[in-house]
Amino acid sequence: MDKPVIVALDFANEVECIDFLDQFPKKQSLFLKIGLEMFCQYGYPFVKKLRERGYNIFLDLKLHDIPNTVKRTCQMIAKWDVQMLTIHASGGSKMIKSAKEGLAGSNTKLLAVTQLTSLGQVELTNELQVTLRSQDYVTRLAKLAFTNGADGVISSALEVPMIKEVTSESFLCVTPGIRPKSSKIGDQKRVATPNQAKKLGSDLIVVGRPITQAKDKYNAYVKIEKEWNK
Ligand SMILES: O=C(O)c1cc(=O)[nH]c(=O)n1[C@@H]1O[C@H](COP(=O)(O)O)[C@@H](O)[C@H]1O
Repeated sequence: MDKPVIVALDFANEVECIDFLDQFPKKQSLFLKIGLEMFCQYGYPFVKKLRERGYNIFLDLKLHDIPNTVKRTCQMIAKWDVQMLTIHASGGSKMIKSAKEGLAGSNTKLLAVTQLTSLGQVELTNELQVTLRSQDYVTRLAKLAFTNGADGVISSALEVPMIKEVTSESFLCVTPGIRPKSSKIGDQKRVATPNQAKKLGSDLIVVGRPITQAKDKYNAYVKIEKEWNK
């Protein structure tokens, strides 16, 4: 079976977003990522609306707070019937465990963001003063997420083989920073094409602007989906 391409719904408002979704055939099953931009404007009613339309939802809130706050927030989100939720792995072992506890009883997969794909080695070393090599930092955070109960991580596709090696083959690697050959890289740093992501073993890819800012958005989606599943 074909693996879905998760589309990042990073739109200025709901009208633009619904207009985008209406460009797809009615029966098209879609896996959609609701991020901070849309969630801050429309909150849970928007999530509910898209679930009722039958879409799978990846709720990308990148939670990063003290364990108690994260647990209580996850307890709320557990009732929303979303497929995936993000936290930051750098919140630490207790926060990761608390998030998982908060989601208990739901089918929501917990994914921990390792190093944002918009950060390269230069930012890691000079700004965050992390002395590790980027790939070691990513695998370290992935291990932390794995040992504390997360279902998977968010990383660049470039790190997937190393992450699977230190965790498990079944530990989910969801990879944004996807750029087909002709696309603009924008603010991303650690990027891969859909085909590279496939070869590197990504479980799911997340694509935003190469689809949402394309002239023919549906066609851009179809092309990426074909390359990803080829
Ligand atoms: O958690 C994420 O989804 C995420 C993590 C990360 O490290 N990098 C990253 O780009 N993302 C998200 O993935 C999407 C990528 O969008 P494009 O760069 O437009 O394809 C955005 O919605 C980001 O918020």
